[in-house]
Amino acid sequence: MISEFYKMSGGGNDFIVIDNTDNSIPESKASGLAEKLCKRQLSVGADGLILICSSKEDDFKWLFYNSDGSVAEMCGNGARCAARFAYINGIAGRSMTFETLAGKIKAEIIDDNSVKVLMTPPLDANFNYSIEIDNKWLEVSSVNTGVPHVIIKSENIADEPLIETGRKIRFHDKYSPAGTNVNFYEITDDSTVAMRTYERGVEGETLACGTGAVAVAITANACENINFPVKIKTRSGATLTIHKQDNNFFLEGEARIIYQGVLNKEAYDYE
Ligand SMILES: N[C@H](CCC[C@H](N)C(=O)O)C(=O)O
Repeated sequence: MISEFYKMSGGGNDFIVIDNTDNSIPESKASGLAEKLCKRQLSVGADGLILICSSKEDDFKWLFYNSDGSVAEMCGNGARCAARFAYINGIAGRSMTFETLAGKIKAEIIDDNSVKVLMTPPLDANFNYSIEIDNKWLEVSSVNTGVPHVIIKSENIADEPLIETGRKIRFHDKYSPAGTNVNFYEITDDSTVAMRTYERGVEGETLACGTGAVAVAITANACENINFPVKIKTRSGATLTIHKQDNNFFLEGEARIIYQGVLNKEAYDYE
């Protein structure tokens, strides 16, 4: 069914990227394929699968799947990787637009180390409210930056029980049925924060989250006067930069090609 793929990393969030402009992977098979290929140890392993498909209106359309096979409307780190993939494979020029379920995304190849993405307008921002977790009240904020995010300020993100608390918020009634991603952030200085993310659809911690970084930057600016451009230190130690121009938010950062590979049938044909 398929053979060649790229393994890419956007700040530690890793993806399998496949040129599907020939439609060799039917959309009906994509979710199951994502689940199989993203399994670490049993297959290639990744946080998500990105299929680059042809588009009548834009340079391309993408289909994005989390590692559990669920579809996500948008992925900031994945968008940078998709843009770099499209550019080096002649599918798009240095400036491009592509279709996602969250809307049209503009991306620009800055240089070999950096891609800049114009994010979709943030929606449903709600700052400093409380939710009940295990009979205790927790102060949170939330905003949709292409996908839903809850954001929590922490004095020390390393000490946060991210998986335990993240999972409870991800499945909290307030955010059902779609659920949400959960981010903890810690202020480093007046324009730098460090963050950790529990990601919906990965159902665990990822080493970076692009839409989460934008959600954290918007919240830290609104609630803590953190200045744009906001520098975000990811769990992997990479830096993502969030720019604000008028009411537009841009996510800038690396989109690394780890390796190119050829899939053996056993990469997805296993129990
Ligand atoms: N797991 C997310 C989608 C990917 C977001 C993240 N990887 C990013 O870089 O924005 C969700 O289902 O909402």
